[in-house]
Amino acid sequence: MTGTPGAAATRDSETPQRSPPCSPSYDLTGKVMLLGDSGVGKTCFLIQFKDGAFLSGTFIATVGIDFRNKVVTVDGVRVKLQIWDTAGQERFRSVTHAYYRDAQALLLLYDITNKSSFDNIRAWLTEIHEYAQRDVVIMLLGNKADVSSGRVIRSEDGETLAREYGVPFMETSAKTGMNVELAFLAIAKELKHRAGQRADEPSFQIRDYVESQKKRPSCCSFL
Ligand SMILES: Nc1nc2c(ncn2[C@@H]2O[C@H](COP(=O)(O)OP(=O)(O)OP(=O)(O)O)[C@@H](O)[C@H]2O)c(=O)[nH]1
Repeated sequence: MTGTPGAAATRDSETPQRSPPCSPSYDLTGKVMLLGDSGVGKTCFLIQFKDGAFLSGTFIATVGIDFRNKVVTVDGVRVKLQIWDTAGQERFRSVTHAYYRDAQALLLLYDITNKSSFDNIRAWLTEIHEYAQRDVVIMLLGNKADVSSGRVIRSEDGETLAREYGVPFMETSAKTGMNVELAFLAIAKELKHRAGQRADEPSFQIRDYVESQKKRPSCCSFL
């Protein structure tokens, strides 16, 4: 984490060259938050990314907020992502609002089998605009895309909403891992780009990148 509220992702360029034992094993850091209604799969999404595992069984709602770190390498740059898993329940909202301000990226999840979690995305975006930095990176994710029967939100509906707000979109599955790593890699690439782009590098457009890389559910992206 950058540690400075409101700061952009930072490159650790100040680290003295002559103290290798203390040099960090990453080049820049960024704070990412997982947001969305309770039960959409935020904790499972984080665990799938961090450990490559899926927690099935009894649903235990997150209380308050928790975080995990993971370093990913994009284009030879090591990006330490500090990922904050927030509680989706309404009663924890005032706690999580306090963490929005120094986040560089927000992954906003809904559950493709739960209409109200999709309908609430607009309210989440209103909160984000109220509490987060103006240039925060936002990505909309329709989770549980592995579920073939019980889908109530079409992929096209997610795409339309994302287009309206000008944010990248993909469907994901914390269960199978579909597009989980891609979501974080796209964020890491964007943060790397913002931290300092070399003059010889082509500009990076996160929406184009996501569109070119994302996998679609192997079965039914229809109702
Ligand atoms: N089929 C399927 N089930 C999932 C997926 N992701 C999460 N689940 C299930 O959905 C339930 C809720 O998952 P959580 O990750 O705890 O949800 P959450 O968004 O963290 O919930 P809060 O902590 O209350 O905000 C659990 O029973 C999970 O096993 C997924 O991609 N596919």
